[in-house]
Amino acid sequence: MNVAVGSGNPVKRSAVERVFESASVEARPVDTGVSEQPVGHAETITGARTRARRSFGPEVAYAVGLEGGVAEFSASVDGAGSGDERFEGAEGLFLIMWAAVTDGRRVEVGAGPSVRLPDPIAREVASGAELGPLLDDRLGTDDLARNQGAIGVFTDGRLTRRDALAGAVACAAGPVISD
Ligand SMILES: O=P(O)(O)OP(=O)(O)OP(=O)(O)OC[C@H]1O[C@@H](n2cnc3c(O)ncnc32)[C@H](O)[C@@H]1O
Repeated sequence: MNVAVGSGNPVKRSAVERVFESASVEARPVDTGVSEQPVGHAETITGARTRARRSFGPEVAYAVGLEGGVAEFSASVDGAGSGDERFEGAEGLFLIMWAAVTDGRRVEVGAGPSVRLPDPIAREVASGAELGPLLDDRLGTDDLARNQGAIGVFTDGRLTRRDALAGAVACAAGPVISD
C-alpha cells in the first residue's frame, strides 16, 4: 500500500511510517495555504487538511497532512480559544499539532499532544517569530523541527516530535480506516 505525506520534513514521514507500518510512504511537499507559523487551532487544522488533500493522488491509498502551530486555549486571540472554546486554567501559549488523513473521498482530523511554551518564547512567537528557527537560535540546535522537536525539548526527551505526530496521525486515520 502506498501512502503520501504532504511534507518534505523527514520527521513527519517517519511519524506516518510508524502508523502505516507496512506501507510505502512517499514525501510530497505541497503548498499548505496557511502561514509559516499557524496561530490557533483553526489555521493549523486548515493547514493539515490542505496538505492531505493536495498530496493525495490515484497511486496512493491514503494521504496524510501534518501541521504544527501555536494556540492559546484560554484567551481570545487570532481565532484561538474564542467564545465557548475558552478553557479556564490552561493559560499560556501552547505548541499544538494536527493531522488530517484522506482516502480521496473523506478527510478526518486528529490532534496530537500540546505543551506550554515558556513565556519568553511565547512572547516572541506572539510578536511574529517562527517557532522552529527561534528555538534553533535560542537553544543552539540545528533544525529542531526535523528532529526531536520542541516537544522533545520541553518534555526533556520523554516525547519526541515523531511520537507526538504519530499520535495525531493514528487519531486522524482511525475513522477513515475503521469504517
Ligand atoms: O516542512 P514542513 O512540513 O513545513 O515542516 P515544519 O516543521 O517546518 O512546519 P509545520 O507547519 O509543521 O510547523 C510550523 C512552524 O512551527 C514550527 N514547529 C512546529 N512544531 C515544532 C516542533 O515540535 N519543534 C520545533 N518547531 C516546531 C516549525 O518549525 C515551523 O516553523
